[in-house]
Amino acid sequence: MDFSKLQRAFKSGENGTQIQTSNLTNLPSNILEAFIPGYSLISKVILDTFGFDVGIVVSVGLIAFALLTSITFLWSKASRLFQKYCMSSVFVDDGDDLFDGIIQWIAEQRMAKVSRSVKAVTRLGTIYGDNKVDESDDEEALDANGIFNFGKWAAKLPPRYEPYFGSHRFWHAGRLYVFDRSKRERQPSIWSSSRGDEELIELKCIGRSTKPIKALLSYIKTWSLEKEKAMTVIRRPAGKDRGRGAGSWDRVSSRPSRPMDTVSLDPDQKRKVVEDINEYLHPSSPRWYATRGIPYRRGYLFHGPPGTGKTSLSFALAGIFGLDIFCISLLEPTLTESDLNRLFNNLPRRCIVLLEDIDTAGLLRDEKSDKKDDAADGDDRKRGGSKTSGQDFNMAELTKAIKTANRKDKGGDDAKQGVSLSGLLNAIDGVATHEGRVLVMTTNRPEKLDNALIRPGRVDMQVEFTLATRDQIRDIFIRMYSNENDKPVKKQSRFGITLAPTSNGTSKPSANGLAKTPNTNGTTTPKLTNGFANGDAKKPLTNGYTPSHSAMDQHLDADLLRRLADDFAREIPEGTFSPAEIQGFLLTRKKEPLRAAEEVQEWRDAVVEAREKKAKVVSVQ
Ligand SMILES: Nc1ncnc2c1ncn2[C@@H]1O[C@H](COP(=O)(O)OP(=O)(O)OP(=O)(O)O)[C@@H](O)[C@H]1O
Repeated sequence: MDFSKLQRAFKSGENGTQIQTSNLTNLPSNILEAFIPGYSLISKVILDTFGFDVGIVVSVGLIAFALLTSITFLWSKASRLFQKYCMSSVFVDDGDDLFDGIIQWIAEQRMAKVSRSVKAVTRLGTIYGDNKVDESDDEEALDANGIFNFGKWAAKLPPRYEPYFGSHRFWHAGRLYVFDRSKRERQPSIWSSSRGDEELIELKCIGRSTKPIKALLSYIKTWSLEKEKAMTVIRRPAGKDRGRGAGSWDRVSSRPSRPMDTVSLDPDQKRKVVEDINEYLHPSSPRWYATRGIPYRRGYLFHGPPGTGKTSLSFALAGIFGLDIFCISLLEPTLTESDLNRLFNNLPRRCIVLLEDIDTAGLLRDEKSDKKDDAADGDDRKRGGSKTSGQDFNMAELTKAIKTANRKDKGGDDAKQGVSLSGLLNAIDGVATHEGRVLVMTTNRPEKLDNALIRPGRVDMQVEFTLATRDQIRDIFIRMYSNENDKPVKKQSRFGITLAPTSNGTSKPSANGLAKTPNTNGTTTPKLTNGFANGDAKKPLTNGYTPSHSAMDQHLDADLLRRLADDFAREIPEGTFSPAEIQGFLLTRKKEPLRAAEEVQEWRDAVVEAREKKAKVVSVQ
């Protein structure tokens, strides 16, 4: 802009010669010259050629622009004041569980559907996501030879459309809301110095109370829970580079809840665990524990050989009680004791914390735990037992040496990474530790665990998992080939537990789907009866099938399937194979029960022979 010209224009305006002659739509040409260099010349040429004074148009344009700018300014000022004094808002940041729920809910609202500016999100990370594909599309994803093509299948996944950054208005229950999505720089906190962007949602409504927004949020929460009713959400510690800092949890995935009847275990054992957890989670239990001065915590140790169902049972329990699973790996090299404490403190009111393979966690031995162990060893010696063998001690020393070397590699002695036994014990039952969680620790070698870790109060119930029994083998076979499993999961049967009949002979479902009987502590315990698939498969059946077959997809009626399962189970010695091994064998004959029954002897012998030779490869798969 030519300021000297503008100055001249104003000067001429000041001495009253030109301004007096202009009206509002005809600004002095030297003012316009200041804004548009060469204006006088151009306007003169247009005037001479067409006889049209372009000054009027330009002046009107400039005035309109000025008006628009001031209206916009006033509008934004007024709306800011209106928002400040007449609107309420609630903020939700992307670290919160509600964030995803709100985005998903908003994406299904009309506003997101009709909006002309939306964000498309493709969720290929989860096969159970909210992007449902029509089942008929499954067939289309196969090529002429019946080979599945993931690219073809994935192309059918519709993206989810959600509102992008900015303000969006929507109506809900007769009220107008504003959804505001923005990004801001994350401020470094005491937990984390890393910066980065975080997303923020602001929900606003007219009025000086946040009540309607809170009601909307609880509506959205119920909506999300309802949607995920049959899903188990899995969480892991958030990476430190995520910006939210150590001690926060990330939602890794959600998967359909594992029905309890898909875990083959001694029915009594299974029932005891379910009853115990149900008793513990009962709403009146916290008060019961508090009045007796007992910390409101419950721990379980699932031990047994690999592939016997420890993790599976943990997931099935999460499914029954509608709890999220929080998995912590103590082998994570960057995990420190203070991270672990924060993770335990950041747990929700009810959840399952899963510490897998606790024996291989390679807990650091620190002075404190060494002293504790020495004392415990002393106690054991006094009692005539020997808790730690020389070999274990050497292993621990070795682990310590390796961890120390690792720490040195990562930047010095004071890196303080790794978790010691005392650090773990502090996290499990420290003063500040969160109450209400169900802690499940799994191990293949319970004898390696420190007594301090599994003492009552830390581990309240131990569940032993064994290599497959005959009932389990039969059960796994039936489950693999039963057509029942292909039907959609029924609400109650997903628990694998049938309700106990009430006095009038009917099954009365309670709020949590379990029938209750009063118990000693004044709370109520569910009375459970098992409804496992093998419940009636115990009577010996005679072989009545014709083993000649070639076709895939052999569908057998229930009676024949049971007889076949019985014969199959007879071929496998009890306590020799893990359920995972049997499942693995059956999976390679997933639609051919007759072939499985025919080939089981050959497979069994091959596995036994390979074991004798300590070979890892089995000739028959
Ligand atoms: N008791 C069981 N009932 C049904 N399925 C089982 C059982 N045990 C193992 N499986 C199957 O074997 C696989 C491995 O099971 P899982 O991970 O639960 O074993 P685990 O005992 O936790 O093993 P690890 O000690 O190696 O972690 C799963 O696919 C599961 O379905």
